[in-house]
Amino acid sequence: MLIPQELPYQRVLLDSLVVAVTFAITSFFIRTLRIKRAGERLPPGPPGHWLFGHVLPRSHAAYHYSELGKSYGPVYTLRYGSKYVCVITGHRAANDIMVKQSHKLADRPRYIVAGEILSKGMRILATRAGDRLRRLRGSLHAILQPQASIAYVPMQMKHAQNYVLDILEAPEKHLTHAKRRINKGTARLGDALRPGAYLIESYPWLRYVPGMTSKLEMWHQEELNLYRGQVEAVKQRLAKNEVQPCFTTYLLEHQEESGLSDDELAYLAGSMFGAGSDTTSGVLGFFVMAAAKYPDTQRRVQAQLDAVIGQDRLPTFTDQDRLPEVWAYIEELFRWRPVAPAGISHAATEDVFWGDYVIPAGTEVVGCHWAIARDPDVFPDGDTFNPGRWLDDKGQMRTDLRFFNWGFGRRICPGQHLADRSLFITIALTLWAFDMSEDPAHPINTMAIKDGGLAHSEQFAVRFRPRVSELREKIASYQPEAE
Ligand code: HEM
Repeated sequence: MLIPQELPYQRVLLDSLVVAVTFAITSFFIRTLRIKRAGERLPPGPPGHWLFGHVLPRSHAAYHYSELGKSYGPVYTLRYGSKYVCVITGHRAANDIMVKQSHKLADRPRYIVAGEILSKGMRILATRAGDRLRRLRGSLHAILQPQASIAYVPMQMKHAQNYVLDILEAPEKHLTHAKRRINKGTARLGDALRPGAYLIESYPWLRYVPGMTSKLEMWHQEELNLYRGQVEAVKQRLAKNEVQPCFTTYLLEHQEESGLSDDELAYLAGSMFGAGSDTTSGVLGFFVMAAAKYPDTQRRVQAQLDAVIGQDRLPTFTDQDRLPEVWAYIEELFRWRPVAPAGISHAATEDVFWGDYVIPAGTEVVGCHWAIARDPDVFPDGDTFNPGRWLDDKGQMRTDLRFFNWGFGRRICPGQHLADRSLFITIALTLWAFDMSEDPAHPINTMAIKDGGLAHSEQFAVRFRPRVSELREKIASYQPEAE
């Protein structure tokens, strides 16, 4: 009988090394080939490094995407490591791809940082298409659909009144008044959602390197504790009958039928604050900026407010159909300074076709709002704030013009009705209450926009002059009622 000779230790080591190197070289070539082949059918983009692809812009990705659109057309492709990202900068292309083929683009890309580590899969914005997304969106729909939004009328009116009163008290803090609270989590999330923001997204094995994700894990725990604490506080007040109906009370009362776990519910309720407040407060900052910088546009809305409402009573939600100038102002704010300038990525679940090109299933696709809002074929003179572009010759809102402020298809913003109403009442009331003007000693730089997933202006000075007699008394004494 033959007894196998025991291999010397060095031999085993050498053989293992050869196997490992061969494996690494083969996977490297297969990967490079795969990257190359997938890229062949995609719309072309700027040249990048043969292995690492493109470099993430240091700041303001939206401007960078827009500039590239001028050279590479309305749809082009970037690559971060082995991940392709198709960027849409043209209005028509956005409609052809994101709207007409939206059923193929309901997914989000795999977000290792934003989705798996920071949110443990519970944040709706980063949730992949599937059952959990259906449950989360279903719960939100019940609370945020247009009919349900009416329940928030008294609260929204009260907030709008407080905004005006706060400005009367401390006009220099107008940006702070618009912000109900600062959400660290939203800023971290916005950062992590940028294509190519974290190396882990392109090289997932990096997450297993010790210490690589410890800060991210800590951020998640911090956020989860905050959200759990908020739900606990609502539960306690609910038990004592001390709480008004809100998102959280609805979710708690319907938890069994929605099938949400305690932490999913806490995340859904908690992240709604960020989704809602950080977005609308950004718009209000740009609203004040536009009003001061473009006084003629301000006067035009005020003329309609005076004609429809006069100065003896406050504008309310019941006036909304008679104030198209206010709606046009809001629509132009969305276009002029989009809330999510670089857009939020979707992922293709099937091949998407655009002209002779194919965007293969699995590719990340992002509509850059900043660029689409400046497509000269649809929005000529796009850098100018001009609400009149949204009105027809009868002064009514045009039905043939559209901007994709709320995003696209099956991932469209579920909070749009609530946000629209909040902005309507706050903007109508503020334009009714004040003349806003630029301080010649401190000119406003309209391009002073903070870098981040959601647009916010840098600090700027504005003069507020009450245009209604006894403004404080009128605002403070009004008692909002449900519609
Ligand atoms: C001016 C205000 C707002 C703007 C401009 C805005 C815009 C957006 C955009 C562009 C998206 C991404 C859509 C896409 O992927 O195509 C989005 C998603 C979302 N928004 Fe808003 N939003 C606003 C306010 C709100 C409010 C008030 C809420 C809730 C209270 C909300 C909740 C959400 C949620 C949950 C998502 C994720 C949807 C999903 O991934 O399926 N948003 N929003």
